[in-house]
Amino acid sequence: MEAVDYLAEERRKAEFDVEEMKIVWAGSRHAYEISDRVSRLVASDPVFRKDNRTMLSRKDLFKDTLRKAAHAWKRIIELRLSEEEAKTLRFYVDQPAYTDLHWGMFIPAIKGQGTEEQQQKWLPMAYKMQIIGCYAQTELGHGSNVQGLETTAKFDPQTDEFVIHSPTLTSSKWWPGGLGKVSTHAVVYARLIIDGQDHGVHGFIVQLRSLDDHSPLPGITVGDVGMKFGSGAYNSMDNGVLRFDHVRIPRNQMLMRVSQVTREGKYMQSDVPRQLVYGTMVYVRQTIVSDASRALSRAVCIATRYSAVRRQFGSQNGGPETQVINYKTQQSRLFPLLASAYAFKFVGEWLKWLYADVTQRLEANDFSTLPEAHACTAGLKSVTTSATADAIEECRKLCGGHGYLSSSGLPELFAVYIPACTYEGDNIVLLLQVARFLMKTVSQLGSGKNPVGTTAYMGRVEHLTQCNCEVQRAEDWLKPSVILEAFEARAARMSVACAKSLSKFSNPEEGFAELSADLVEAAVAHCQLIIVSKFIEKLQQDIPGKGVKRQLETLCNIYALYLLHKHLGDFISTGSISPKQGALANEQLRLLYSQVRPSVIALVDAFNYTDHYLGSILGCYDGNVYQKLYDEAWKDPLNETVVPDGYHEYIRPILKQHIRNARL
Ligand SMILES: CCCCCCCCCC/C=C\CCCCC/C=C/C(=O)SCCNC(=O)CCNC(=O)[C@H](O)C(C)(C)COP(=O)(O)OP(=O)(O)OC[C@H]1O[C@@H](n2cnc3c(N)ncnc32)[C@H](O)[C@@H]1OP(=O)(O)O
Ligand SMILES: Cc1cc2nc3c(=O)[nH]c(=O)nc-3n(C[C@H](O)[C@H](O)[C@H](O)COP(=O)(O)OP(=O)(O)OC[C@H]3O[C@@H](n4cnc5c(N)ncnc54)[C@H](O)[C@@H]3O)c2cc1C
Repeated sequence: MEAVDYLAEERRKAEFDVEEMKIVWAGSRHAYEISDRVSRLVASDPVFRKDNRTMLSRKDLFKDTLRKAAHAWKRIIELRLSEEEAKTLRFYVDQPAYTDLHWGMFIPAIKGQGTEEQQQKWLPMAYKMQIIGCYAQTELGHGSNVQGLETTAKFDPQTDEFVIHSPTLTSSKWWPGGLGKVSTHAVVYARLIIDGQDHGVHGFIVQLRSLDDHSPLPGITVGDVGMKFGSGAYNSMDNGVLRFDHVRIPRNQMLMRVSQVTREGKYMQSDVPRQLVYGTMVYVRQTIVSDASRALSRAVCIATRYSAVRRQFGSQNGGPETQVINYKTQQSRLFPLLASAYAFKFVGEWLKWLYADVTQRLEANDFSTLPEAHACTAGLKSVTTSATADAIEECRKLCGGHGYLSSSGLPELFAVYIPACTYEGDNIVLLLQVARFLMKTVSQLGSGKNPVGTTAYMGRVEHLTQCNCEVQRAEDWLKPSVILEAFEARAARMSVACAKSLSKFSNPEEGFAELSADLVEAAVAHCQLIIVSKFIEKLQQDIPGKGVKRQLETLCNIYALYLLHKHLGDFISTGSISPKQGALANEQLRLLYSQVRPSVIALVDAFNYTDHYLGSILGCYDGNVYQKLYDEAWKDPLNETVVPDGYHEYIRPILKQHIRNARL
């Protein structure tokens, strides 16, 4: 059999309706149709070509990005694309650009923190891209500690203006995407100072560049922070540095939904909690969870297809060697990642719902669910991005040597993805926020206030800290109620143990710092419980299509039992399960790998990714890996000449010297 036939053969083995699974993956038939149409549109447009991206110099890459962003905008207008279609187009163009920050943070910041009047003034210009904005919060000296930002906005009652200033080197804005070379405006986070009194960090709309010739306005120093990790990758983005030298803006450019400054210089706070100043981050963290499932599914698609094509060892009587996907070690590394991609997809859908719900409530001045929305977005952003970053690297290793080639698509995907563990909040810092939320929840148990939402299980803490797992045989691990209870017991016991240890400290903040590593583990356990429970909830829905639900059940079980196996120490040390039950879970996991094996190629086909989007020879749909690798090698600039440039200067003299020495 030729390499090109391997995937066709695999596709014949699928035990479910792939077309129906595509709809489940996309979220709805409507979303599927948009995704399918827009992905083809992008793939067939030569401007969106990206196969040469890692070879470009920084300047050329940046210009290519500007060209793509302008072309995308032109197509959005010409084709009158809806917001959903435009976002899908951005996704398939697959090149980080200033537009991400304009649409993804600048506009949401004005929508979330601006008054009606401010929204009416700024949003129409932003929607038409007559102004381009970024989100300038982080500084050279402070990122995680937002309250530690140093940029100042002093109110000048004489002129009814704020004076924006960078008082120190460390107060220079540093990192904002789109700032370096493109943005005309920014939402700048600065300390509000009125009459010498510091009112903390607030957002201000500041114009940075002239709308006529793009030069920086007086008092503004702005540029790019320089090359980042990897070739291609996030270097298409102009992450910037910015300093202010007493730049004046009108008073009405402070975002005033949360608090206001009057003409007389009086500081007033609305009823809305001050944490709404952080609202844009909550919004973006929510989108990052869905992005994790996309990046992960892309890496998994590449590694799965290649693992079915690649053969090593095991030839019998001159027959074909074994497909590496049939090695149990390959399966135990790859299939949990496939299951994780589906798990993150469904928890991302749920988080989107949660975010829509909290937004609606905020509009009606109901702030009760904000702490949970913050904890869920922070925790799930952290857990899914860390897992995805690790998984992309694992997929590279699963592809052996060829995974290290740029043309596998995996090195660039890794390089572009890993900052997600840092931006929008360092993952550890965010998990500590979840831990604070959990400790608060535990401390309120028994006060008559029943925990709700994702912490509702804590309401059964007495049962969960005492219950015994009922598993006696491997197949008992297939019961959703058994899985859920084990995850709930682990999470509840870890949180309660932390709370007990904390209570021994006279100074709670000192205790929190001392126990922070354990607290992070408790937060991870809680977040993993959310992901598992949302997968199980998804399976309670009516899911049409032959065999579709069954495959998803298998994937859900794989995901849960893989986590259980990986964190066996937690489950056993908390007494949530016994060592014997841990061994039975592993036995069941092996059976599940065999069960899902015939369908794995179809399960990655269900992502419906074009070859253009995948950008990987190893992951191409037809599986013609070897021919394409061979052809691609000859396209490398080094192969433009047979004898390399530099031969006469640097190789020949050494060879000659060697010959001379040999003669001596
Ligand atoms: C052309 C076609 C169209 C194209 C369309 C394109 C669309 C593309 C879409 C793409 C979208 C985005 C692209 C992503 C690119 C990423 C770019 C990256 C951007 C950034 O990184 S921006 C900077 C992000 N920075 C951070 O995340 C900083 C992290 N730090 C913090 O968030 C906080 O400082 C903190 C939470 C760590 C601590 O804050 P602090 O004030 O000290 O608070 P505490 O004292 O700990 O807590 C006080 C109480 O407040 C609660 N809290 C904290 N944060 C929040 C929050 N966000 N919401 C609600 N509540 C919050 C906290 O829990 C405490 O509560 P308590 O008092 O205990 O009850
Ligand atoms: C590619 C990229 C794009 C970005 N885009 C933007 C943007 O558009 N706009 C913007 O404003 N910012 C942006 N940022 C900045 C980003 O949000 C910050 O880098 C991020 O929030 C982390 O903050 P930091 O750099 O201060 O890390 P630090 O907080 O300095 O982290 C360093 C280390 O200290 C640890 N640490 C810090 N605090 C604690 C603590 N309390 N307890 C335990 N450990 C701790 C962290 O875990 C980490 O290991 C971007 C960053 C990157 C990399």
